[in-house]
Amino acid sequence: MYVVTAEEMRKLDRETIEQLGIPAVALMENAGRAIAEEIIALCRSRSGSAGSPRGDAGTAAAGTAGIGGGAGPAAPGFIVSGDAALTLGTAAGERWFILVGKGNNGGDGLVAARYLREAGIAVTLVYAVPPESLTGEAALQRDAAAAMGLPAAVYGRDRLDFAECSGILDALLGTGSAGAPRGAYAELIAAANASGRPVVSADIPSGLDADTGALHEPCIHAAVTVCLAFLKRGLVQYPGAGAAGRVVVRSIGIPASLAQSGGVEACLLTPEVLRGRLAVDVSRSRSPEGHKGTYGHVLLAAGTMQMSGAGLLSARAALRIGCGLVTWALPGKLLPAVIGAVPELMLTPVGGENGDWNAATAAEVLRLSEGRDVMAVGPGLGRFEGDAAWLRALWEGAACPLVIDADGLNILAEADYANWASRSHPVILTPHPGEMARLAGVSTAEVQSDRIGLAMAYAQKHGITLVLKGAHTVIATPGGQAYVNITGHPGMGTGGAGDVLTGIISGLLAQGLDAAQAAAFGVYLHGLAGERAARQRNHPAAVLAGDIIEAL
Ligand SMILES: NC(=O)C1=CN([C@@H]2O[C@H](COP(=O)(O)OP(=O)(O)OC[C@H]3O[C@@H](n4cnc5c(N)ncnc54)[C@H](OP(=O)(O)O)[C@@H]3O)[C@@H](O)[C@H]2O)[C@@H](O)CC1
Ligand SMILES: Nc1ncnc2c1ncn2[C@@H]1O[C@H](COP(=O)(O)OP(=O)(O)O)[C@@H](O)[C@H]1O
Ligand SMILES: [K+]
Repeated sequence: MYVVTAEEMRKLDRETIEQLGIPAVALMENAGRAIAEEIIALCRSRSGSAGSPRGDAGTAAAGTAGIGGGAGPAAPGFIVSGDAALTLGTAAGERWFILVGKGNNGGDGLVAARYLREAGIAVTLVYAVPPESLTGEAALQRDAAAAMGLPAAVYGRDRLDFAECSGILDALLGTGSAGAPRGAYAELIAAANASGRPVVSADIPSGLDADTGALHEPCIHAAVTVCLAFLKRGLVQYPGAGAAGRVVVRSIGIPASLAQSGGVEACLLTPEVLRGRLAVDVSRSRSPEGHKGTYGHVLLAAGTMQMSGAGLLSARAALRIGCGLVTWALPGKLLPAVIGAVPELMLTPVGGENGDWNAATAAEVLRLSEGRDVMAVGPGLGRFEGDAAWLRALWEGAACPLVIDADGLNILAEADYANWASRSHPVILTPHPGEMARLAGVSTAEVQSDRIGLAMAYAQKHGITLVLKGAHTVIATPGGQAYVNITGHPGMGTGGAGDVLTGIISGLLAQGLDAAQAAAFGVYLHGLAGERAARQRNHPAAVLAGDIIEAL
């Protein structure tokens, strides 16, 4: 499922209209109709009317069966199907306010209003601006609605009482909006939010930045967002994802092949994307003849006395995800404390019997990495004298993929690593937003204000695969692709959960996945395991990092 910017969406609209010859008004008709269907489904679900309604067709079929009367299955008789999705099938007394903006988003709302009216829902159009100021397709829809006799009010001119409606369609501002909603738009948004009525947003909640997910003041808080054609970036990034409610993406006739050929590079990380675009064997099949050598060997450079658990968590996660062997290179003085903690793990002390991390241990780690399939650096590592030279030696010397996390990232953030020798094997960086801020030299708030944009730019600039962690983790590749993960939950914000992810990604790399595959599939599985662990523990808050490993 593609995730687009407003600019990309405009380009796809244009190409559909100009290259395929599909008129803009047809796209708007599809959009409005899709929105109406979702509102009707919402009305139906809250009125408790079961199943899909049967229009004339249902009556005809039932009637026929009744006439047959006798024993045995009734003859099919005369069957006609109706437009079930556009039929309310209940006399629920629904009355919806349709908030109409000046642009095409408003046009979508006007189309939806026609279909709602046909379904038996009372609608009142509420124009944010004088209807005369609408232009193009939106003006055409205004005239159609007027010709159908749909009641209309103009904000600021006519009396409006939101207590009189049972729901609100927000068709004020879409991908053409810029900055905070002004004037009547702002007042209508505030009134809709305060009404206590469910709000369905057309395309995006009005007041949301479609690209970044930032919420302007005010911004609609929707129960449902009917996103048109392709997911907008702002709907998958927080806080926008929180304001959008349930997001339904509806086709309006713009072919996905246009997005593919038109260079849309961001996707939601779904099983289909994993299997298709990323070509991951999600079944994780193993050869019947496989042995521990088949599934790769991870070398982990991690841990200090204070944070020995980080190394144990990463190592155990790598083993649990299915790699053949894990060797943990750890400070000599830590060895006695962790012997036996994970019996499946091989331990190799560096820096001498009572030693600690120092610049010279890089040579030992590099020797250990010979013949290994992956090197993972950073969990619980701490900082030490000469750590920049230490990491540089590993970066320049390790002849295998390199995963860098935690203090490894903090070392990198202070180093000028763009000047280090370029590597022939991939690098995966796994920062949380604070670490990302240090890497990029910006504030954490800036990182969070456009996670997809920043991750894509950073990964391309530095030629690395980036895993920007946190709610809806973003995986960005050096080639410019991005994947937004939606597995997981806030209960995974618990010490060590990131160390587990490092182990999972490293373990997948060891089994032969490439950097993008291992990063994306690893993040996806980590989230799924977190969800399973929450179910097993009966509450997300009860999940510990170790539970995520056990739920893999
Ligand atoms: N073929 C297509 O293109 C299709 C498009 N589709 C639909 O169109 C939507 C995009 O439509 P759009 O480009 O007309 O912009 P849209 O968001 O409706 O409004 C922009 C207007 O609002 C105003 N305005 C802007 N910012 C403002 C602010 N902060 N506060 C107050 N006012 C503000 C601004 O007016 P101005 O200030 O410039 O006078 C401008 O005129 C898209 O989301 C989807 O729903 C679908 O139907 C499928 C086919
Ligand atoms: N709200 C959330 N939704 C989904 N995943 C989350 C959420 N909060 C945290 N996580 C995940 O939990 C992990 C926490 O990692 P990190 O902050 O590095 O922890 P630590 O350093 O303690 O190991 C990351 O994979 C992150 O994406
Ligand atoms: K909207």
